[in-house]
Parts: sequence; C-alpha cells; structure tokens
Amino acid sequence: MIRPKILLRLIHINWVLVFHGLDEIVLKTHLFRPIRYLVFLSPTFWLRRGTESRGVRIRRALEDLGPIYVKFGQALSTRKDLLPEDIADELVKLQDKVPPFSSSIARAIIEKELGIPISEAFAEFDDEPLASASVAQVHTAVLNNGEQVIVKVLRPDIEQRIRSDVGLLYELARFAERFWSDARRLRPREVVMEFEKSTLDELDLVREAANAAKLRRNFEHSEMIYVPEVHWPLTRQKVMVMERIKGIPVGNIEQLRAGNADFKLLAERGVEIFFTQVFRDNFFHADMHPGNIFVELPAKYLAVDFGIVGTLSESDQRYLAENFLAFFNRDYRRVAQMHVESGWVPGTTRVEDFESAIRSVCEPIFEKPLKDISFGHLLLRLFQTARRFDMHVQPQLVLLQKTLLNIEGLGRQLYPELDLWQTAKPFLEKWFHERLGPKAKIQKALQQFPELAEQFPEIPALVIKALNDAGHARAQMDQQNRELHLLRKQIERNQNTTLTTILIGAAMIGAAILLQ
Ligand SMILES: Nc1ncnc2c1ncn2[C@@H]1O[C@H](COP(=O)(O)OP(=O)(O)OP(=O)(O)O)[C@@H](O)[C@H]1O
Repeated sequence: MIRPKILLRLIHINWVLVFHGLDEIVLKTHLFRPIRYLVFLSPTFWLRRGTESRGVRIRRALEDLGPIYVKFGQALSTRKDLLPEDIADELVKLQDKVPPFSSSIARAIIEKELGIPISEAFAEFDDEPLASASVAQVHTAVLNNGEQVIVKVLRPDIEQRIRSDVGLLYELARFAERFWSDARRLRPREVVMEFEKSTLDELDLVREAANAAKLRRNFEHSEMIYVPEVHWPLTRQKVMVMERIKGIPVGNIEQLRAGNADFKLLAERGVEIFFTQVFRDNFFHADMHPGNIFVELPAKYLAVDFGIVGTLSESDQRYLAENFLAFFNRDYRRVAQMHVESGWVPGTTRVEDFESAIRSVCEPIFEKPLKDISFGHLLLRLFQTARRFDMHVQPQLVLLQKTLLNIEGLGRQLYPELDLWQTAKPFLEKWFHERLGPKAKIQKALQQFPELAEQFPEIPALVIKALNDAGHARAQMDQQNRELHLLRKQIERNQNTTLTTILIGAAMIGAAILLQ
C-alpha cells in the first residue's frame, strides 16, 4: 500500500516531468500508471513549449526534483557511452549549477558552526558563491594571513531532504522488487541502502576533510595529482575551509586544447592514479565526476570533493587483481574456480556452470580489441553473472566498479586511443609480485606468528638477560659446589654414610634446580 506522503511525492515527480515536457516518461512508465492521467490536467501538456532540447528538459526536471536526483544525473553524465551525447552534455551542467542558497544563510551557518563572526575568521569573504552543488555551496575567502581558501557550507535542511528522497527511493525499490522479477536479483533495496549511507556520509565535512588530508599525504610529492590542504582550525561538521586551487575543469576540452594539454599523458595518469589508490594505498576517491577534477597544464590533476571514498580489504584487492588477470588471459575456468574456492559463491556451485555463464557474458566483450575493453563494464557483467549464482557483491566493490567506469569515461573522453589494459597491467603484476612473491610469503609467514614478530626487536635484550641469568646461576652453582665440598669433608669427618648420601643428594638437586 502506498503511503500518502509517498503518493504525494510520486504526484510531484509526475508533475515535474510533465512540467518539463517529459510526459513521454510518465505515459510509458508502469510506475506512474495509477496517476498517469494527471498528465492531461497539466496546461503544459496542451501548450507544449517545445523550444528546449530534451537534454535541457531532463536536466531541469532533475534539478527540480532535488539533490538526490541531481546526484543521479551527475553519475550519468560521465557515461557518454551509455547516454546520447546531447543528454550527457547537458547533465554535465548539473555539477555547479544547482541554484544557490542565499549568502546570508551561508554566513549564519558558518558563524554558528565556528562560534565567531565571519569578519573575525576571514580577512575577506565573497558573498557570491563560486559553486553551488547538490549537497553544499562553495564560497571563496581570504584568511587573515592572506591565504586564498574556499569555504564549503552544507545546504540548510539538506539532511531532511535527503532522508525524504531516500525514503521515496526505498519505496520505489520495494515496488520494483515486488512487480519486476529481474529487479529482485539486483537487490534494489540494498542499492538504496548503500546510496543512503554514502550520501549521508557526505553530510559530515570533518570526515570529508580527514579524507582529503589522507589523500594529500598519499600523493604528497606526486607529479600526477595535487590535493589541496585542509585548514583545520576553521573546519566543522557543516563548514570546511580548504586551500583554493585554480585549474582548468577537466570537462573543458576546448580550454585544455588551447593550453596545449598533454591529453595522452592525462588519460594515462588518470588510470595510474586510480590503480595506485586501489592497489598501493587502498584508499580511493570514489566521486570522480568531471566537476571535481581540474587540470594544471600540461598534465597534472587537481582534485576536490572528498565526500565519498572507498577502501578494499586485502581479499577484495586479491579478488580484483586475480580476476582481471584471469579475464585478460580468457581463463574463465580460473575465474569460476576462484569464486568457488574463496567462498564468494556457495560451495555447492558447479564450477562448469559458472564458467560457462561467465564465458557467454565475456566472449562478446573480448570481440573488441583489448584497448577498447572497459574494465568497469567487464566487472559489472561479472557481478551480474555472479549475482545469479548467489554471490553477495560487497558494496565497496560496487563503489569501485562505478569509479572505474567514471575513470574510463573520463580517460576516453580525453584520449580516445587510451589503452587501459597496457596502463593497468603493470600495476596488477606488481601487486602480485609484492603480495604473492617470495618476499611477501616470508612476510606473510611472519604475520602468522604475530607474537614472535612483535618480540623481534626485544630479542637482543632477551639474549643478554638469559646470559646474565646463566652467569648468575653458574656463580651460585660454584658456591653450591664449595658448600658441597665442605659438607662432604664434614661428613667424612662424621663418618655418617647415610646422612652423607641424603645430604649429597639434596645438595645436587638444589644445584640442578638453581642451574635450570
Ligand atoms: N579547493 C577548491 N578550490 C577551488 N574550487 C573548489 C575547491 N573545492 C571545491 N571547489 C569548487 O566547488 C565545486 C563544488 O565543490 P564540491 O564538489 O566539493 O561540492 P559538493 O557539494 O560535494 O558537490 P558534488 O557532490 O555535487 O560534486 C567544485 O566543483 C569546484 O568547482
């Protein structure tokens, strides 16, 4: 049964779609069937404006529907291979062009969070926002020491809006599971849950600042990417102050071309940065849409927006690396075996069945030349197949797969000839060598004896102590021997043989205990 609030929201969505001339969607989608006739009540249905392109209409509809839908549109905008170009081009504009909220509200939030007036915190504060995105708004400012910074402020009431939109998404997921058998396999409710978690995580700017700081440390002296520095004294849950970077937005190909950017190097570095983050640092920026990436000519990236990051466990890393290598050798049996052996799919799975399912999904992909194969797409198909065999795909792997699609989309937009496999292969091989080579095996063995490994630094001290103890024991034994000798003399003198035996025995036992 649809709850009244949700029904109202559905009517709202329906209205927004019609308002923006997207009534085809309303009329075609099963979901809106109960309320589809409302379309005819809309004046816009009869007075078709018809002047704007479909891309503009979709973008406007998403903006009107709120931040969650804006984020959805952003995710789609990097997928020129999936979306018609005119729509993708329009969705790119979603990034910085969400209508801003008033600067007086921004000032009030900042002052409340910092507990001091703006004039005390900053030498200058620009009321005109630099960017206004779905979750936050960004202003430029100058610190009292003259440093140029950006001030990121969360949108007012963003949390309630997200919660209510996510509520609706849950409802849609529930419908989908009930009425659409294919959807059940995709576990839409879990997908929404993950989305909710990652979106709500974005609402803590201290957490984002900590992510930025960690990424900055990981690429401290890198030629490939620069991460701006957080200004911690003025950073709170709803306000983050960070060094201002100036670069060319990566989506602005014309400007990059005019500045003689090295497109090939940029595309390769994009892939290299990603694989470094995944396999070396185990910490990756997972919101790589073009609005968050800038370029310093000729080929250095500048990154912002660290709200969503991903990490992988060692077994996830291994899963990825082994699968990629097996895939590219077209060793589907190995892929299937690995899934069964590692317990990713139930032990009862027939390897042959799984192998043939993977083969039928992958062979068409490998029809293309290696350089045109999308890793992200390949992973996606693997997950889809594995799901059919009851594999529970870990959310962090899904996040990684989405990021990979973004990186590939970006790389190919910059340099269509990009050979992903050639760029990625050395990383996977190096990872294998480091993790599974002889040196790694020794390290692993040591890891299995943590107490022993822990005591290694103390071993010299322990040896000295043991020698000291032994020396002490020897001195005591000498003393004991001397006493024994005296005793023996005395016994001889007393000529009491029984007593002699008992005493010698006792003394020898005492000496033995001491020596030990
Ligand atoms: N350090 C910075 N220096 C210069 N510009 C910045 C900086 N940080 C953010 N910006 C600008 O502000 C925009 C929005 O910032 P950010 O992406 O962090 O906000 P957001 O609300 O998380 O947006 P979204 O999640 O929609 O990408 C960026 O696209 C960029 O144009």
